[in-house]
Amino acid sequence: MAVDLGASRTRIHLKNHGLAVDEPSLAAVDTRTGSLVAVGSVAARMVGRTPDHIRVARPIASGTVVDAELAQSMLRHLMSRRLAPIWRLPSTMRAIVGVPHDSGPLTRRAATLAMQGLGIKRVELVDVPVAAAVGCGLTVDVPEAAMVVVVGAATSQIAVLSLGAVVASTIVHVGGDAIEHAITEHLLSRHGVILPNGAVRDIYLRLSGAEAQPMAVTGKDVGSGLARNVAIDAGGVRDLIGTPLAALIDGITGVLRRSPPDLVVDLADRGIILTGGGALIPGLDDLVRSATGMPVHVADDPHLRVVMGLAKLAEGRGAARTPKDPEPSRVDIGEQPVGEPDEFAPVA
Ligand SMILES: Nc1ncnc2c1ncn2[C@@H]1O[C@H](COP(=O)(O)OP(=O)(O)OP(=O)(O)O)[C@@H](O)[C@H]1O
Repeated sequence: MAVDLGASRTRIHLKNHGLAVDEPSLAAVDTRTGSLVAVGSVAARMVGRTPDHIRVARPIASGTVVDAELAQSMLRHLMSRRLAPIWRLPSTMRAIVGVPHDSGPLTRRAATLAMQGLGIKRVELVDVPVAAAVGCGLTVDVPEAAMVVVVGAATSQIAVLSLGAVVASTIVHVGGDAIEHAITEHLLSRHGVILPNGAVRDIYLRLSGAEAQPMAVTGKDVGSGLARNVAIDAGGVRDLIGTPLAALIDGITGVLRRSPPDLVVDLADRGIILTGGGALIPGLDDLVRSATGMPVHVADDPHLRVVMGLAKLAEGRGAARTPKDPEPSRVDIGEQPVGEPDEFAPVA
């Protein structure tokens, strides 16, 4: 089992089954009873539409499990919803989970415990940039540079790799969410309109092509409280996202500055790969190209590269080493007993 626990989405790939789960990392909880009401896409539809006693929470932030109990319940329900026929995991099931490159022992333990809660005995942790590079088909276990920028929802992980390990890296707290926030703020301050949840994603999807026409978006007028249309165009969106993306560009140039000259010369030829859902932010590849002067490639289906890389590693089709671990990064939970998954009530 390969698991990408993202702030925005949770993705699980099962050997012989393919991508089994690709759902928002959300759990709706009834605050009066503490019970889980919904998870994943069902919980996402509730955002902004809940009564006071229902809270939609994100148990994962910046690739880190921040609420282990809720994360376990969410994973259990996502798995049961999508995998009912094979839910009783074999006791030999192994999970390989992506964690941020700089993660400390608490983050690593939390990811491990979330898997243990599903009844999985053996959990291996792999740095997200390494998984992304493997998922992009890069040959990472050779003495040549590869550079990946994994643009997630809350964070972006930037790394130069060689010999299967991270040589220089950083994490910046800018991702797709910061871009959505910039657009939302602009529409509020300039046009006095509050957008409904999810509307920003539609805006940049529809404005991403070079030929994109201006579009009308519908939000709530803060003055009248009524629905109102405002027009927005691609040029306006590109101008708005320049500021939050500056931190990402600084992160990329900083990592290049700290990389050895031989690797930087390799990269001038091999280029930089953008992955993660945020790699699709309109104009991001051009910005990186002009800031670095290097070739920049956006991976195909960039949001899936990490989980697909983890899946390849799980099947032994890649190498994942960190400078700290001469062996592939691994946390083995050892001899703790593996129980059957708990029984649970179905959710919405
Ligand atoms: N077509 C698109 N255009 C622009 N941005 C997109 C597009 N599709 C997804 N995104 C952005 O990608 C982000 C989600 O990417 P991804 O699924 O890789 O994140 P994640 O792994 O859940 O997050 P994190 O790495 O921060 O834990 C969202 O913020 C979303 O706005």
